[in-house]
Amino acid sequence: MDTQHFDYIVIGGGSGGYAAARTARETRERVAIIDDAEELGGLCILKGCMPSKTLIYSAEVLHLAQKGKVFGLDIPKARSDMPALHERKLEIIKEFSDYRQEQLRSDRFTLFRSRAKFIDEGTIELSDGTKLTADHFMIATGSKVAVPPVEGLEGLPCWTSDDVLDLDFLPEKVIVLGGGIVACELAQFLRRVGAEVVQIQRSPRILKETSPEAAEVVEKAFRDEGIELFTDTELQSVEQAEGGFVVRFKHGGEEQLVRAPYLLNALGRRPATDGLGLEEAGVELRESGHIKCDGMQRTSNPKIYACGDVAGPHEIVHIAIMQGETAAKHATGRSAEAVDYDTLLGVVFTDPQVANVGLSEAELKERGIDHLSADYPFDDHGKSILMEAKYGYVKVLADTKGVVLGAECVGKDAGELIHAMAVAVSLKANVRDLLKVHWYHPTLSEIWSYPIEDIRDELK
Ligand SMILES: Cc1cc2nc3c(=O)[nH]c(=O)nc-3n(C[C@H](O)[C@H](O)[C@H](O)COP(=O)(O)OP(=O)(O)OC[C@H]3O[C@@H](n4cnc5c(N)ncnc54)[C@H](O)[C@@H]3O)c2cc1C
Ligand SMILES: NC(=O)c1ccc[n+]([C@@H]2O[C@H](COP(=O)([O-])OP(=O)(O)OC[C@H]3O[C@@H](n4cnc5c(N)ncnc54)[C@H](O)[C@@H]3O)[C@@H](O)[C@H]2O)c1
Repeated sequence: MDTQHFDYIVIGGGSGGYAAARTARETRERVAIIDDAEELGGLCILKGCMPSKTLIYSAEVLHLAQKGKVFGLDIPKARSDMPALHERKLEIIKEFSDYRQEQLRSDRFTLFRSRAKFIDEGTIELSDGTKLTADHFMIATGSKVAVPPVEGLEGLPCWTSDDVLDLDFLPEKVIVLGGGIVACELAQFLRRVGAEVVQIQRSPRILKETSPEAAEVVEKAFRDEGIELFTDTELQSVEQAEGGFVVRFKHGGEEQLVRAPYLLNALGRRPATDGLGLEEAGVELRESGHIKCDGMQRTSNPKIYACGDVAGPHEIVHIAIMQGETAAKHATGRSAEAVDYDTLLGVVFTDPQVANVGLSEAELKERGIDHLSADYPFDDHGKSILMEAKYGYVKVLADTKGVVLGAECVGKDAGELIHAMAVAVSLKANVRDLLKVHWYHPTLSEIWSYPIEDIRDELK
């Protein structure tokens, strides 16, 4: 069989891989994409960001409707209609995935529907034995659900996020293992559509990547909504039993046992590197299992790059895209900038949402950076009071000259609100400049002006 040569080959047509392919195609003619998925489109569109946020938004509307009385409304029987919710999700996702598939199948690229593996430092072999070579390669194979070493978990027919995002019925009770972003977003979704939810988290706080103050607000909201949340636990075993699943864990020095017909494993994801022939390709891994990359996303083999979940260090879709663009520009000889993680933006779509940008207070302390900080609660802010959105706060962190280094927002629509501070952090704005902004009244956004003023007042 002949070997085919390309300018650029991408393995994985998800968000990162497509961004790399499209960027390489701007200046190169022969660009190939290899993807073995039954359905093309990648995690974000098919089983990640878009389906989860579609369902979470419906659950938020339902939650508000159920609180109708608080707003002076008489909405007698607001409840979920799971088949309809599922149908709406399918329709919305189909639109996004049809568009992405059209892009991948366009004659701008050569698309191979196959599994890919490296057989040496510059050759890929497809499942049918076809061999492909290229000037440069991109590995963008994403991540897979992890099965950590919990007794009984391996091979257990429990749910993953894929199953929850495809539910067309209302489960009566679900045990959610984990307290990361997936666990929290989906636990609240399940609770809001009407399921009984028990959530079990190992660390003392859920969302351990965020500040303890932020996690505390979300924990309170979860308990207020009726999620039975256990933190600081030690999972001992999981098993299938009559009528569902049994989970045993230690909590507060005592053995606990919970039972439910459904169990969700949300204990994390791992980079999808299995069977890629990375050793043959001379591509090294970090201890975390992610592919080791430099700032240009180049691996230990200079012809091969990696981006997205398989590369880390953050499994966030816009990071996958930025990394893919940087890598493809670098490979095709254009100027490229390394992704700046000091201005990182992250959003957790619980309600209240948790949003962070730039350096956190813990990171500033760790780096020994002198800083000023000020915060303001939503329960003392006009617009949030009238919206009954009183959980949470905003917090701004600035250096001693007033340059904004980071911000945190926990509250309704925090994922939208944080973008004002994302601009400030990325453009290195000073709080004095930010006070020249027209902060409209009454909006949620104007809440930022209070901590900004406080920091300005502290400046010498
Ligand atoms: C439930 C959930 C919700 C999420 N919500 C958000 C959110 O709200 N916001 C956010 O920013 N991020 C979110 N994420 C994370 C986000 O979806 C990922 O970070 C992002 O989609 C990763 O993109 P990627 O290009 O790295 O990988 P993917 O999109 O997973 O693409 C990898 C592709 O590689 C293919 N592939 C793998 N191995 C091979 C091989 N050997 N040969 C050929 N093809 C192969 C796969 O078929 C797949 O199409 C969420 C994740 C989950 C699980
Ligand atoms: N809104 C968003 O941007 C969004 C939404 C969903 C997912 N994501 C991304 O997807 C990635 C995966 O998210 P995730 O929530 O699946 O993973 P995660 O790694 O964030 O969370 C896994 C959780 O499982 C717990 N855990 C792991 N092993 C355990 C054990 N043996 N016993 C008890 N607890 C254990 C961890 O303590 C952690 O709380 C994240 O990195 C995130 O960035 C992003």
